[in-house]
Amino acid sequence: ADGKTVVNVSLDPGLEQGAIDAFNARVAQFESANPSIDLVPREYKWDATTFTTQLAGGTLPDVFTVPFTDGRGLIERKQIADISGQVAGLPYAGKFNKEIAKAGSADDGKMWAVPIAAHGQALHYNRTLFTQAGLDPDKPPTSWEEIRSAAKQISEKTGQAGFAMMTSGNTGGWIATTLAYAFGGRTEKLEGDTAKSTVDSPEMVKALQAVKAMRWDDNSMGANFLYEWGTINQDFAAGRIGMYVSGGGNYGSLKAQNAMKPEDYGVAALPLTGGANAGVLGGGTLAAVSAKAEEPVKAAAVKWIDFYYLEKLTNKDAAVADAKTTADSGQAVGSPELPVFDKAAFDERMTWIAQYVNVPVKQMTPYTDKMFGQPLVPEPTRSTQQVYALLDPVVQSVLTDRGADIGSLLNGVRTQAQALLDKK
Ligand SMILES: OC[C@H]1O[C@H](O[C@H]2O[C@H](CO)[C@@H](O)[C@H](O)[C@H]2O)[C@H](O)[C@@H](O)[C@@H]1O
Repeated sequence: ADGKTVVNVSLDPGLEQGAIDAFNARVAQFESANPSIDLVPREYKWDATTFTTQLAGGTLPDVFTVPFTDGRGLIERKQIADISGQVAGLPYAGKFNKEIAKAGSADDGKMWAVPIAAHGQALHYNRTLFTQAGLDPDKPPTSWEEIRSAAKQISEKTGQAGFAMMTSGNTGGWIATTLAYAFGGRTEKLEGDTAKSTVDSPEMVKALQAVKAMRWDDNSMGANFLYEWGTINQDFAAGRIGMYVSGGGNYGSLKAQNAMKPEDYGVAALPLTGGANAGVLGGGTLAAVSAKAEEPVKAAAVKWIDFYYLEKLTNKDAAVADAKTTADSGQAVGSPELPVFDKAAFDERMTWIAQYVNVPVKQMTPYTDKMFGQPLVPEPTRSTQQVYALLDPVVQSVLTDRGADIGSLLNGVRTQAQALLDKK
């Protein structure tokens, strides 16, 4: 268009008008600072069930996001553009948290996909349902026994699901893995170059037994057993779910996509049990550029990644511009994400944007008071999403079949998971 470099950029689907306005305002600010670039927003959200087809069909936007789990594979197979040259020129290129940087880097350390967000898993809860059930919303559960009893009380007193769980599009595996970590287990054991699947660990069994007890002994998990990330957010924001597990920074999406009422919202640290090995599963998001992108598009795409996702984390003027635009559109500023750089940069940014923070900060303290003290453990590294996919039907069986034999289901998954791990 008019000799401009056209770049398709990702816009989350199903946004509230305020969130669309905030995005469009940032696009206009970018285009005014970069008159030779024309940004074209395209609705896109990474989804395990559609991503592979979009990638193979070449239908992804020029700039798109993927979870940390997908970065290394996409780089190894050269299915995303090598933007490492442009990324190396960014002022903060060498400052990423080393562990987080690995998710988007090739074996030689060159960064092809840029970490833009990180999270630890957390327990989201509906304060209004807690109150209606006679529970104290300022004292959310701190153990799995308390989650179970709160879930039972919520479902008995309010008729809503006390505790709900994602089960489809790999999210069942993601959350099952989160619970296994919280119970002290892991789903893979790395030994040098080889990996052993431990999806059937005693801790995974215990975690799924806890879920089974809520479902079948207490009937406290509602009636929808086919949730994924977007639909569980939707039902939670609509007041149909008392508690669920997902990334700690979710409030921003809940507000932008599901018009979450701030007064309903609470988030707490995920209870850990099972001793020293228990951990909080951590993950995050990478921004990548289509392998089809020509050099000028690649250069413009990295400028957008810098402007929209990252500059605001390290540069005061950019942080303020982003926070002001977002807050002016009625969208969330200050959701508890984890740093992609270091804690000092994170804390400094919070001071820059303090006047724009509009999330219910006090209601988040059961999580924020603990989020830097909990042991954060990265997601499994080998065939991660494929193993999650294998676990989905196990979680679904636990929730739909009273007689589901957790041990034997997991044993079957271990054999298939091991075959995947052996391929690498
Ligand atoms: O589909 C399961 C996958 O989802 C994760 O990402 C999603 O949750 C994040 C935390 O709430 C959120 O920030 C992101 O936008 C969502 O797409 C996760 O990172 C994946 O590894 C996981 O398998």
